[in-house]
Amino acid sequence: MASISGLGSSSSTFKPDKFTPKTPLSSLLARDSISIAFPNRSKFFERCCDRASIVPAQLVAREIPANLSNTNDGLPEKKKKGLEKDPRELWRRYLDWLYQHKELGLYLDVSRIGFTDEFVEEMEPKFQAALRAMKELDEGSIANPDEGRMVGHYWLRNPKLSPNSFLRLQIENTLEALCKFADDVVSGKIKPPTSPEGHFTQVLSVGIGGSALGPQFVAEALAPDNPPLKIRFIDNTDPAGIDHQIAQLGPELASTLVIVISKSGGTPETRNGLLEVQKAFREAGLDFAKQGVAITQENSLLDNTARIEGWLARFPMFDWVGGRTSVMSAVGLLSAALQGIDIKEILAGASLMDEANRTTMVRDNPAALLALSWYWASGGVGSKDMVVLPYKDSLLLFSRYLQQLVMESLGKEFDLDGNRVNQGLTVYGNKGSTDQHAYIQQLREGVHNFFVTFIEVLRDRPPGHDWELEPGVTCGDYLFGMLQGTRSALYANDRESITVTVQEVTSRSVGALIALYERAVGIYASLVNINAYHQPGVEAGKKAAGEVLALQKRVLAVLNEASCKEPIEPLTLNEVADRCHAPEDIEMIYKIIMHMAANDRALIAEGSCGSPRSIKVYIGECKVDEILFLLLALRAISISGSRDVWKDFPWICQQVTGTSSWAVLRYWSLIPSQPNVDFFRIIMGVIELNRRLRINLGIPAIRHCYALAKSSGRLGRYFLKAKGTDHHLITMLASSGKRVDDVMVNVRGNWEFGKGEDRPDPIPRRKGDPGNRLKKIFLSTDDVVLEEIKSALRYFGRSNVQKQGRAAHILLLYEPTYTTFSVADGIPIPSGDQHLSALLFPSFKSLRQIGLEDSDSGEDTEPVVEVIAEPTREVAEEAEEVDEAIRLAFEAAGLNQPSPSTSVRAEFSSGDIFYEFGRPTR
Ligand SMILES: O=P(O)(O)OC[C@H]1O[C@](O)(CO)[C@@H](O)[C@@H]1O
Repeated sequence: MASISGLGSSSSTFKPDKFTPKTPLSSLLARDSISIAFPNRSKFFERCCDRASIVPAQLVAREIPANLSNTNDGLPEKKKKGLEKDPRELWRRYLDWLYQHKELGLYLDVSRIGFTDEFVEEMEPKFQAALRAMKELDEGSIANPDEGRMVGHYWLRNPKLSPNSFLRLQIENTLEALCKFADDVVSGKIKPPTSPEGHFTQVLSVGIGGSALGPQFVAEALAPDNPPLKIRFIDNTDPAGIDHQIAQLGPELASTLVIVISKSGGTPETRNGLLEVQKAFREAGLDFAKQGVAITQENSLLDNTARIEGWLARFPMFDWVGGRTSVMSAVGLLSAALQGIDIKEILAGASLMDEANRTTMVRDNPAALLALSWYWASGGVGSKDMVVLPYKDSLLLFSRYLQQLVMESLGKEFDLDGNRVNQGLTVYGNKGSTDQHAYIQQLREGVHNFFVTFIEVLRDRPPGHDWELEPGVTCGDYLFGMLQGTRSALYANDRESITVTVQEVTSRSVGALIALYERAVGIYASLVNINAYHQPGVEAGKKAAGEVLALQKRVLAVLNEASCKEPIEPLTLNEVADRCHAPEDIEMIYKIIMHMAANDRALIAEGSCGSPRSIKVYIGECKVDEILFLLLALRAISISGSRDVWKDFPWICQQVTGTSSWAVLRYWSLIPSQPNVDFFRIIMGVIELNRRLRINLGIPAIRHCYALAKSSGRLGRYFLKAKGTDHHLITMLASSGKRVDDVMVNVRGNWEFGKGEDRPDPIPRRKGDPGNRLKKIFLSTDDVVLEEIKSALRYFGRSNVQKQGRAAHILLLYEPTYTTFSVADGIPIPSGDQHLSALLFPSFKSLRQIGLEDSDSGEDTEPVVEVIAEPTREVAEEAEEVDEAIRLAFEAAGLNQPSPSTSVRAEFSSGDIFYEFGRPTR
């Protein structure tokens, strides 16, 4: 057994080279000095096999349910033989197929996968094609055709392989910059802002999927017991989970570096995590920007936010690195470096493994061997699941990491030729030996729908720390015994397995493991002819989630309207569904209502939850004043553009929306250029849309129709008065020195004209309806909609208010929703998922269903007022700043059109706006 003991070291006395596949095993055995007497069946084998399991594999196969049996696994019947059980032959097979990477000290044993020589031979051409495809990918081909992208995660660990020097420099410079940043943080050169003497002590990493799993795995596997900075993760939009992480940080929030990771920069869960963390910072009186780090694609929403808000640092994610293979970019490396993990060793391990995976001899190529095993075990159609069992606590998250890497890459509906193939490979697992007390029972004896991957770590403890807890046996020996025992016992019962063995869990071996599986996934994807680098299915789920939220807004609008009647009109679920024009969505509406009712959302559901038909719902709180307040706040922003107001604005919106986020109509980006009637037209249009369509676009809880009218006096005054209260507001329209028409907001519904001394005389009676201009019937394709948005944007920046109004109205049709903004230095920054189409399509269904008729010719319609103001120098300077903010907001939204300009902005002060309310106090 001398050769076996040598397995534990990289300078192994075991010489697998001798057993290369090129040499016939029989002749090797004949001349090799190893001479071990094999009984026909080893004692150990006997022990593992109960009587039932000794039956030939063919018989076992008959017991497998038809849909899981080998006859369904995509392999022709002739290729199947039972698993080798003769110990001598098995040993030969082991030696024959064992792969060793000497420098890495990594072994791959696929002998317990039952592929035959004929199978390997038949697969050879496919493998050669797959390996060629991988070579082309390495050289910069568009390996992700759907997205027209290169796939370059392999260049990250060997930048010299990048297809051009620009990419090489990008990689090298980023690595250098992140190393320097991490060094400066760890050494205390970069300090937490509130503690000039102190150090950052914690990292809070916000991200999801590939923007979380890699950093999590690396931290769990490699972080020292006392890292320079400890790490926590927010990887979901679960409020309780987020609260828990923030609570655990406690006062250490002040010394927490928050790393926000999102390749796209617009993933909702990550956006929510960021907003929640920013709120915690505000509440603690901390300045988030000074502790925030963004890792994202250049010019993404997150990138622009971080840039404009002046976050502490920003690192790029590259277009050609996918989320699930991004762990060796700044995504995984920055947090690793901050924890004191040797990131250069991770890269070195991966690079060495990549090199091995480039060989065109399948037997010598570990990734190809894995792909071969997967193909055989799952029939090339995913008929068996991959159970990953690392026998080492620190590798616990490897199975979770692989789950995304493998399933998001291989789980595809169509192949590259457009055939429906529904490919995939299911991955699950936890860790051994813990799982022996959970699900190994089923693996051994139950449904045979899996193969296992054991991850074995030879070194139990650092040298000099081990001890024998019973004579001749250490704790680690037990772990070893459990692994080997399980492997044998499963095999004896015809359960196939792969074993990957590493010496120790080190940066190098972790890098190698990741690289091994990344490449195996790529090769396997080529074998089954699918694109491993896109994820169209996930997008569908995201879109569906957006539709649920859009439906929730409509439900709220309907309930709000009914609940503001006197007396309140509680609605049954059927009534809510009918009024939402969504009878087919009644179950979803029920769930929405139950969720809101359970969360103190002012929504009261009477009846029994278990009996949905009995439920009647209403909203217990009206928000009339808030709407009014919002209108005024928005107007204040639009016409003053003053820094003070920017600062107040989030606060105001927070009050208005009743949510913790800062909300404002997206049209805000138009508003500074439309300080007058058109601004109100926008607001009115939104309200009108809500009223007509019974949806809730933009301003939560709107339930009244406001109409816009104008008077012809010299001074314009706005009158708004809530029925049953004495409040009424008067604001002034700026006098431009030229012609200023009186403008008035005429309020219908529960509102009436203000009466009293301040009322201008005469109050116009004619009412314009901003909704009249909404005459588009929605068309059916996304492209058409986006074209319309573009054409609307062409009207921006025109000094002719009417044209701006036209733009506003076109946009109203397509993007009638609000977004979140944060404010830095008086500049509002969009901080949500702002992509036009993402915002648009949740509402699309309902708008299209209903359509909007042309009511342009309505007699009541007033022509738009034209206000041309000559800006003072001060205003002009301010206007430039605001213009820049708007331009950036547009850029962030991915709109390359000219942004609106402030050139026609009139002067106005926020003091005027809050004439009656007084300034809000925080
Ligand atoms: O890094 P992002 O763009 O926030 O995406 C996070 C994750 O979401 C996905 O796109 C799937 O939804 C993953 O591929 C990705 O890892």
